[in-house]
Amino acid sequence: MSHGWGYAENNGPDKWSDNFPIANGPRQSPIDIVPGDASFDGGLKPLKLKYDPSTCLEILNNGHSFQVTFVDDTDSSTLTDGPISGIYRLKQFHFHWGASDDKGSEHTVAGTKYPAELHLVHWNTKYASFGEAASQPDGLAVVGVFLKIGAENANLQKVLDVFDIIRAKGKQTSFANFDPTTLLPGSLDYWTYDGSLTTPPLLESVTWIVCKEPISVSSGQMAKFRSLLFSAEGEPECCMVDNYRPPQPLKGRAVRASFK
Ligand SMILES: COc1ccc(C)cc1NC(=O)Nc1ccc2c(c1)[B-](O)(O)OC2
Ligand SMILES: [Zn+2]
Repeated sequence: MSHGWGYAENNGPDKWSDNFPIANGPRQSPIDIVPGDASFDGGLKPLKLKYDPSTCLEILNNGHSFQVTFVDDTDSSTLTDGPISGIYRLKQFHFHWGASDDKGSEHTVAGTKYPAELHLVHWNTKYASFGEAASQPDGLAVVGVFLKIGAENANLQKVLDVFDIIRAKGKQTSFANFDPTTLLPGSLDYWTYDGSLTTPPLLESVTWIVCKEPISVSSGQMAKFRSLLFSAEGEPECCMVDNYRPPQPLKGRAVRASFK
């Protein structure tokens, strides 16, 4: 019985290519973003994010991260403009983080790791569903936001406050009326490049949109992230930490900047 993928020595990122050969593909994520190598593209539009808090549905621990899921059967919560064309619907957001404040983000900036990274996942409505979109080269658009140690983030705290209910893998609870806009930085300047999911099945279907400006998180709040478990109830407890994939080869891809 092959064990599921994870982030441990025996099932972590270095082993994923055993079951997901695309792990060595031409457009894998995350990457190290080198600002000096990114080319300013004046044709890139500002991001247009329109989120309706009433589409927020639930929060769950899926054993790899926790995710907040949204109702995506209408265009109530969407991403348009930016580097994409058409309408992409918000499906979920989740985070990646480290065992300590010196690591945790998936993308890095000139080698700098942030303690965590937020991913807001959207799918192209030219396809019938998230699942179909996820297998298409222009199927997904993910907005990445870095978290930097600083002041306590009151908006983020609303998410952390339900962690005791979803501590173990498989636990979920309703989570209503949350506005993900409150987790965005003041500036929506971004870098963009063609990439992939950063977790199996590592599908090469993501237009990555990584915000230059981080949002704040306190050290105490980061400790709360680390109180979650990879393990299910009744299993030996395994803290959910270091659930990030390291940067992957750029393989000739261009990284564009929406700002000078
Ligand atoms: C078992 O998981 C699946 C099964 C079937 C399908 C179609 C998709 C998935 N997974 C998936 O979407 N992950 C996923 C989706 C979006 C993002 C990431 C992971 B990330 O890179 O971490 O940030 C953006
Ligand atoms: Zn992610």
